[in-house]
Amino acid sequence: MASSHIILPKEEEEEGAEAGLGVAVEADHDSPAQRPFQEHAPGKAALPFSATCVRISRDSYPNLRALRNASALDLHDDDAAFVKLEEGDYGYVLDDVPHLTDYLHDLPTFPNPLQDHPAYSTVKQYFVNADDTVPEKVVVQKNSPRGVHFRRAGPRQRVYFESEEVKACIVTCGGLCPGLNTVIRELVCGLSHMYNVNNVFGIQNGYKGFYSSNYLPITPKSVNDIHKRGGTVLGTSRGGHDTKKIVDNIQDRGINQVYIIGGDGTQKGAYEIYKEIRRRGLQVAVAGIPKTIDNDIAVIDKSFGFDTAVEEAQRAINAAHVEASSAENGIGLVKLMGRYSGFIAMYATLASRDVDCCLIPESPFYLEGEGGLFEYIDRRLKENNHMVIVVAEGAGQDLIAQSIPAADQQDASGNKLLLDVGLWLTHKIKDYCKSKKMEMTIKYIDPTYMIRAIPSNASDNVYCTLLAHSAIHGAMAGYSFTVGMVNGRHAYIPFHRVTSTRNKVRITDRMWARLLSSTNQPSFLSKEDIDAAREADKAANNRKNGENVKKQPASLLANGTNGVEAPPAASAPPQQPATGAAPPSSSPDDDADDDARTQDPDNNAKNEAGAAAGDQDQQPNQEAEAAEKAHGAGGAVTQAEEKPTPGTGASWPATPPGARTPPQRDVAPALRTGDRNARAATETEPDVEAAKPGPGCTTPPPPPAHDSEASDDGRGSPLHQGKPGASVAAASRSRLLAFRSFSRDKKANKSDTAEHKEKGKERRKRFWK
Ligand SMILES: Nc1ncnc2c1ncn2[C@@H]1O[C@H](COP(=O)(O)OP(=O)(O)OP(=O)(O)O)[C@@H](O)[C@H]1O
Ligand SMILES: O=P(O)(O)OC[C@H]1O[C@](O)(CO)[C@@H](O)[C@@H]1O
Repeated sequence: MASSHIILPKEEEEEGAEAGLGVAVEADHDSPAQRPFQEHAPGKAALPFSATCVRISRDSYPNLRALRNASALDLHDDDAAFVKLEEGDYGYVLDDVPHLTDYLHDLPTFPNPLQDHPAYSTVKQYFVNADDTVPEKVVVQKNSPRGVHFRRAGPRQRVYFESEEVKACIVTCGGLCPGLNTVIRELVCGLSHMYNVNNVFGIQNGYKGFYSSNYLPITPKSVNDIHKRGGTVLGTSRGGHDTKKIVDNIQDRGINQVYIIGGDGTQKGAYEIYKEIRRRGLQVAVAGIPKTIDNDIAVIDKSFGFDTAVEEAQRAINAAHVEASSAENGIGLVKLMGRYSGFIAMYATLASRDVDCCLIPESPFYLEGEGGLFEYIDRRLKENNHMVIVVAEGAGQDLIAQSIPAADQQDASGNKLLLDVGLWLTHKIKDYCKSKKMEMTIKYIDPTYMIRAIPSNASDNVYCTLLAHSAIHGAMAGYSFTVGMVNGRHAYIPFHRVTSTRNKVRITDRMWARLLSSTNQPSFLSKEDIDAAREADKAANNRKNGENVKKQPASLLANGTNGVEAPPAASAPPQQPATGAAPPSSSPDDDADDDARTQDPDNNAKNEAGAAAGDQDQQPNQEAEAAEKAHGAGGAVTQAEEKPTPGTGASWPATPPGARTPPQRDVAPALRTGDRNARAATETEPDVEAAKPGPGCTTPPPPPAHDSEASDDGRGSPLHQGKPGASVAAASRSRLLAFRSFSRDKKANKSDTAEHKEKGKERRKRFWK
């Protein structure tokens, strides 16, 4: 059943109300429990879907009108299906992608605290609730001791603060990031132009500016041009967060809206301020606008400035490529930002196509031996005469620490200071080539601060504007929150949600698999990883099988399909690339034990935001989330994983004899290049039909184990040699699968203990409440 729809109104319905309007959003994402058209047109038959319905006036969309007319007049059934146009009681419906709720029927919804706010009337779900409003919101309090006038906020109350009573301030903290000035500008202009608020102050140089500097009055005029400049006109700093002093100053100066722009540290600080404000019962709204060039803030799809950073990184990569390709055995090495998360490096690599190897903190690597970086460099130089390496600043820190003993140093905020991986790697590569008597040239480029200091690009400018406006509307309505785009929708998120975890590249997800297949670099998994994975896999499968036998209803066991036993992992063959999508679980509780992410409120938060689950492919977070949801490790699964786990609510119908069998995907490119990642990526494209296992879903014989061919230094199998050939690809795949199920098993082991389960339950209860 489809659910994103465009409704073309019937002739008679179009006149009047719709006249002059291009597109009127009738209702946004919703759950099955809240069907907009049922509400709006009681008595009429309900639309047969949970819908995003957009009413479109005739004149604005002539092409759709043409479709509709064509359909109404003379389309045959087949053609009508092709254009996906249906006529219904409420007009013409253009069907497109299925909605998340078509798979997950039990998605809960939450009351919408701002449902009558004109800017947000289309959004149905929020993270924040009444607790996150400024206190006394519903109390009539005239002539209060502080001289502030409050009105009762009834159910239709849209704005909490009166324009003239608002005294807002803005602060920027942490490192620089493209877009800071745009957010400042849009906060000032938005407050003034949308709400006629003209009492706005800038706090200078971060948190400490609350108590150590004058507050600067800012006006739309004074910030008019600042978005064209990099950095922050207010100044920023690390350290200096003193909650008590900050709130004392907020209180003394009569500030009642605080806009705080900064990364995860800053948002933690904002949460402390918010808690103190609540403790003191102040009528002050605190709005966080998350900022980090590293894109490592949890829950949100993407942080502002990230796109700009990826784009600017291209210039450095390009330069590295030009230098490398103009020399004999030339190597270009580019260091990009990313303290704990390699998003910039990963996306810059994927965008560039000139990069041969990308190293990020989430994927440990090693230098020597089979499958190591040096071996890969040798090979690439032989093949191509030059290569480009991109390294995120947080990559390989453990390796550097082994060779350069350095005392742990921290910045003023307590963040660990990193050792320069770029410089270290440059020397290591030089030494290696020297020892091999190999002529080479290496050029190391560190564009990190150049990237951070530029103004935001067009798309980030728009994003900054939306974030700023979102923050203004929420604060004016009296809420305290962090703003952010979640699953493509602007959301208000409680502070603790974005600060309790950090967003990281998932190396078992499709995006990393895509990168590996794009660069063709080794995965740097060691033999120990694989051995451990095998052992864990064996244990996991034995345990699972035992449990399954206990839990399987007799009917399932009897039919021999869903109840099929999985062989232990050591001999477990990688399954044919039959699936890319797991069956949806019926309840969050059920999911949780299988998937650590669903146990984590931060990750659940995305679902809570209510999601158009469709095509979020480009979003770093979305990708990981979707893949993780679709299947723990992105789709290529072992038989053990493919079997529905009893008790999870996931039940796949057994395919009747003669029914469609899963299509065999084209794995030829992978086999040709010996690149397991190409296969993994190909196989992970979801195919709901193919996801249903049945009699047609058979298991090929297992590929031979390659451990015996492991090298002396323990660096694993022939996979590391990267030789083309089917056996290499098969072994690669086997290894990847083993590693994935190893990761999953680690999660499973975690969730095995009664205590952990209990904790999970508690957390879920709190979360769903
Ligand atoms: N746990 C915390 N509680 C209160 N304040 C904090 C906390 N962590 C950091 N801060 C404050 O937040 C500010 C910014 O923190 P930090 O330097 O870590 O940058 P950030 O916000 O994480 O941004 P970036 O992504 O650039 O590192 C500092 O003034 C710091 O004192
Ligand atoms: O040198 P600074 O200003 O402390 O900032 C460096 C850090 O800031 C960031 O740009 C953002 O956190 C990191 O990538 C980097 O490690």
